[in-house]
Amino acid sequence: MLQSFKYLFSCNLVLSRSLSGYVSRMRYLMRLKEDDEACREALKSGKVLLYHKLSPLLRKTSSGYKLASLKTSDLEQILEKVGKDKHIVNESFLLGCTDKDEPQFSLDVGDLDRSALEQECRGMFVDLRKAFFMIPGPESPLAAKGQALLRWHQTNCFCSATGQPTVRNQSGSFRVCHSSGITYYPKMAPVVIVLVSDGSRCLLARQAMFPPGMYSALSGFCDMGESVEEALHREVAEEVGLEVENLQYSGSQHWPFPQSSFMLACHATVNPDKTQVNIDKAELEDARWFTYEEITEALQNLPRDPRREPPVFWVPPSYAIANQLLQEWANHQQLSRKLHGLK
Ligand SMILES: NC(=O)c1ccc[n+]([C@@H]2O[C@H](COP(=O)([O-])OP(=O)(O)OC[C@H]3O[C@@H](n4cnc5c(N)ncnc54)[C@H](O)[C@@H]3O)[C@@H](O)[C@H]2O)c1
Ligand SMILES: [Mg+2]
Repeated sequence: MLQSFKYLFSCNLVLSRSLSGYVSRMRYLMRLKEDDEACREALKSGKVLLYHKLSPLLRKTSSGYKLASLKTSDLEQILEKVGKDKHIVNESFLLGCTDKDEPQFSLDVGDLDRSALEQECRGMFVDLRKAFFMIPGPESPLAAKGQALLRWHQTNCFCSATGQPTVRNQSGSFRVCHSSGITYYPKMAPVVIVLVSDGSRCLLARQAMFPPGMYSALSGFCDMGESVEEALHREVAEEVGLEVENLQYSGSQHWPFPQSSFMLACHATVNPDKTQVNIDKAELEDARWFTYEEITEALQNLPRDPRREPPVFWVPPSYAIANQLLQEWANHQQLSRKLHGLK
């Protein structure tokens, strides 16, 4: 009894310590967003993710590629070496804070010579879609956020009401037009994504613009005034001519493409007697039902090296929520196969 009480007590201590660490980090970030001076000060001791025309800088390590995170002081030296004023570091945007309380920022240096920078930084700038297949999963949301924030600032330099320049705050959490008084905050467009199953197979589709062989779950932007459920029913009807039922929420994620989407992911089923797809060829190049075996193989054979030929059929990387939907579906299939005595 005493033993279990001691165990519970120590668990609670660990929990309260980690909770208070999280809370103080969030409060610190909140202050940096609002207080320009504090944010400038934090940048001095922070880390910066560098982008070149929105491609993040990666470094090769003994365990594979990683997102490069440069100390502000090191970055200032690198900038001087490539002939740029070190003060452009102050144009960085606040991204977050590591669990060691180091503030993190992003900066795009697309106007500087790419190969000179790569040499000085001992890394390479990689297209973000490719980087998602190369960097460790936990680094992907940060790489995505860094790019999304940079892109939003690059495309929101003018007020849509007055045409006058907008001015950022130090952290980059908003831009303001001093002429109209309008404050602009970074935006995401809501998108539904759904993995449709007929009980034993799941439906994946590809757009002509996807890389060859890649298939993903059905997705689409929400229309103004629509609920998630309405958008989901409409998108599946429009794209493949099917009516879905049994919607089950799976999760959400920020997706940096094309201009920051907020992905809301669900599972859904169709009547196994009504699986004939009728593809909207304006939207999709192909849509097909895939078996459990095809999906598990694709999940195990994700392309890792962009220079290598991808498999004939492959699915989005582990960071993409489409991948999460496929993993969940495969796990569910595996369980029901076990229950039915199948392999
Ligand atoms: N993270 C993931 O796992 C994952 C998987 C699939 C798709 N996605 C993302 O979902 C997004 C939407 O999917 P989709 O292409 O099938 O959408 P979609 O089926 O709605 O078709 C795209 C078209 O919708 C129109 N549109 C309407 N509102 C728009 C808006 N706010 N921004 C841009 N276009 C808009 C445009 O004409 C565009 O060509 C894509 O950008 C894609 O990157 C993410
Ligand atoms: Mg679509």
